[in-house]
Amino acid sequence: MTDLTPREIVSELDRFIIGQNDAKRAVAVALRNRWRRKQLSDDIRDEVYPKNILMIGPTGVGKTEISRRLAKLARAPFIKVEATKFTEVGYVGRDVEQIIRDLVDAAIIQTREHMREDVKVKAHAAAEDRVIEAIAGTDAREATREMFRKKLKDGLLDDTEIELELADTSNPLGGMFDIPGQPGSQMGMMNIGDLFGKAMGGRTTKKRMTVAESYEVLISDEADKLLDDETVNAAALQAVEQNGIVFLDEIDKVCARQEARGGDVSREGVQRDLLPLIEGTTVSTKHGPVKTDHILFIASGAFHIAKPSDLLPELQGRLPIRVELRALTEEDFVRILTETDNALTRQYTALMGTEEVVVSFTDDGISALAKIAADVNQSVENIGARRLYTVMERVFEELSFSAPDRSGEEIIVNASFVETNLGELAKSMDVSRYVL
Ligand SMILES: Nc1ncnc2c1ncn2[C@@H]1O[C@H](COP(=O)(O)OP(=O)(O)OP(=O)(O)O)[C@@H](O)[C@H]1O
Repeated sequence: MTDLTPREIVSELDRFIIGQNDAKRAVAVALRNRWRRKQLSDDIRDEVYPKNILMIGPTGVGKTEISRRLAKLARAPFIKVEATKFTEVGYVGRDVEQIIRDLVDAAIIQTREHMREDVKVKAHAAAEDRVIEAIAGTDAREATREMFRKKLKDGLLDDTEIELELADTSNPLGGMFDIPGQPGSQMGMMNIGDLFGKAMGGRTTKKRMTVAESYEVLISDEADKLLDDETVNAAALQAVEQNGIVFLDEIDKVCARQEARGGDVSREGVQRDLLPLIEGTTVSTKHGPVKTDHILFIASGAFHIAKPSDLLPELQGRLPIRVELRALTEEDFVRILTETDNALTRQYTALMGTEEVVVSFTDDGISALAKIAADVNQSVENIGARRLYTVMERVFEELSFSAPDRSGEEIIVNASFVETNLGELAKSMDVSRYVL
């Protein structure tokens, strides 16, 4: 839970997403409303339901990214699912409650991570003791232990090899129950790991490694000891009920209008199935029942053919906040390449930096990349900012391959570099259809 104000939330989102202010404001308010709800007295708190959001906009313009970043900011359990997944052959009437079960699974992993962070200091101390024990032996005198502790802190023992006894988490069945393409959890099968977890309970395994390597391993081993499954699961269920966010993509594809004949029934069926989840119901999961009343749903779709008004009226009512996201322009691409914290230009510079190749971008290089991405989007298919990934990958293809032989070099990505590496390709629509 975060106590950031809507303005602060938007400015955090601004670090990663260019434009799309309406959508940012809507999700910021939704998050703030959760905080507001928490401040209320018990009797009124349960009456306040989240106002779910419908994001309307073409592919690749930031719908998922905004929602995912919001969840990260709020440390909220998050899951993205495609509504159409529930209409595939063989999946008609598929259990939409699985969405909540998958959300719980994601929340358990996330909660464990967060709690691990919280117990890290304790775990760190315990890990130190174990390393000293491994070096000095269990019956070492206090003075000896202190001497090693000091050496350890000074990093003098980093290369010393030790043998450690660790909890064995490997699956003794070697994945023989895995069914390709159909993870157990989705089939509602019992998790094999859980089934045999108890049997594996006390198993340990011996491993040799250096002190430096052992630290990370030991800290996570110790942290796990401090966190029992029940505590983690209870906290995760609570997080799902109070803070969970479900991102329902392609909601427009389950409207009757989308398909003239056949299919309609099952498509509308999906909407009917989804309704109770959004209205609030209790889903049973293997970790306990989950009330969905306060989970935030963000539905999204391009709505090129079907319109929001083609959704079931009840569903429309449950998605009262509508925001439109606009298609991205060449200027947006320039900003995405330069202004965001995770900009691709920064990523490629960092990656090449590991090979001692110094990459820098000039303004005309950035403009050329943005222009090509916008042109290909227009001539082939508009896939939004995703086009930047394919364009960048192609521009860097040669350098990515040869970088280890070029350490010490400086590469300036200017217009002519971009032109040399993909100018010809981008000019041919047939070719760019396949490679960009
Ligand atoms: N406005 C934006 N600013 C910065 N990056 C963006 C923006 N829009 C999209 N991106 C980047 O493009 C990629 C795809 O965006 P995203 O997943 O949000 O698409 P989407 O709108 O949810 O589309 P779809 O409905 O097809 O999933 C992401 O990696 C994201 O970082």
